[in-house]
Amino acid sequence: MTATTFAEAQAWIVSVGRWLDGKGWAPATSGNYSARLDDGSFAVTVSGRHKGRLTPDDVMRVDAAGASLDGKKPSAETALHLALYTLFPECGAVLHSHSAANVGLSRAAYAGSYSFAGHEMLKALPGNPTHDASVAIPIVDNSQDMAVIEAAIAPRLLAPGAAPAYLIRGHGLYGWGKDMAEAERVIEAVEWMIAAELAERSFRG
Ligand SMILES: CSC[C@@H](O)[C@@H](O)C(=O)COP(=O)(O)O
Ligand SMILES: [Zn+2]
Repeated sequence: MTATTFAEAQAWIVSVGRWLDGKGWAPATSGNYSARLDDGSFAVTVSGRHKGRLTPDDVMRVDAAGASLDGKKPSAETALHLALYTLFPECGAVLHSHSAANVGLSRAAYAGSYSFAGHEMLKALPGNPTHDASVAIPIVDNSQDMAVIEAAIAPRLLAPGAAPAYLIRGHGLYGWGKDMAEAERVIEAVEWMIAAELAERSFRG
């Protein structure tokens, strides 16, 4: 875990929103981002803001139960972020992207997971030293009840060798890391492998 101050987290989150929006992975007001703070609370994006146009005021603090510490309204998906911090004490940052490609993959006819095999990009995932591997990203059904999503995904994330990412069907991708840089790398690597698999399918016809 890399603890951080609220001011540092505000700066990181504003910057990550611009980066993800620039990639086309945060359309409309989609996506949400968070970081674990050194006082045991969490920085998270305010609900409903355009993530490519965040200012530091659009990043707020919640306690470990998700209660607002500054009167602002936290992301509707705050509970999913907090579940990851609880499951993984070393987790320092969580990101959520809404790319067309990740939504398309999760809506296609894949069952409970999608496996990436043989990609050099697998080495961007923590603890993965080789392309010669197959990494399954779990897919869970969407719900407006975060407790339902959390209950479906938590046991799968605790499986040995599980990747620090999962897809919510028709919705988006969650990825996390020990700090914001690692979380960015996970999201970028998974989004890139989805795009590469799509490109491969179009070449093969
Ligand atoms: C049309 S925006 C998608 C939202 O419903 C949600 O999935 C999302 O990612 C952003 O919600 P937010 O409450 O701003 O964190
Ligand atoms: Zn979302």
